[in-house]
Amino acid sequence: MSEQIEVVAAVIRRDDQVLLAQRPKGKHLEGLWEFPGGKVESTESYEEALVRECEEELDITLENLELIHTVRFEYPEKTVLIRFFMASSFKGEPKGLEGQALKWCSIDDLQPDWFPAANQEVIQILQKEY
Ligand SMILES: Nc1nc2c([nH]c(=O)n2[C@H]2C[C@H](O)[C@@H](COP(=O)(O)OP(=O)(O)OP(=O)(O)O)O2)c(=O)[nH]1
Ligand SMILES: [Mg+2]
Repeated sequence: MSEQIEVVAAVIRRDDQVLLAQRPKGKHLEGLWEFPGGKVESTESYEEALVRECEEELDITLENLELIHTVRFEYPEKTVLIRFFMASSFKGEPKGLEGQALKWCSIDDLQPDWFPAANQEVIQILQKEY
């Protein structure tokens, strides 16, 4: 069995839109759109990891994090355990600091096939409940 990686991802909200980032070339799941985030380091809480990742990747500081969904998914390459948090406010203006494309999209317009397989449940939850 492959190792399980702990991941945190942020559904960053501004009015009725959420922020998506495109996974860079050469990375796992390249070209697909994701909720920004990354791997949790052993010394930090989930919230701390997510704030750090969004400072590193987007140059913003998240506020008001609320856990909305957890999923475990086995990709052929690796197994991920992803915790998705709703971030209902943030400081700063998002920039793709790692060269990744960004886009704002309303929740109703999110297309499931833009996202990795592990994101399918959270997309459904967002479209039903938010
Ligand atoms: N951030 C994020 N990762 C996701 C989502 N859906 C999904 O399957 N993943 C997977 C892709 C990766 O295998 C893993 C997250 O790792 P990552 O590549 O973002 O990690 P990281 O930012 O720490 O980057 P690195 O150190 O590997 O360069 O979770 C999602 O919505 N957001
Ligand atoms: Mg990342």
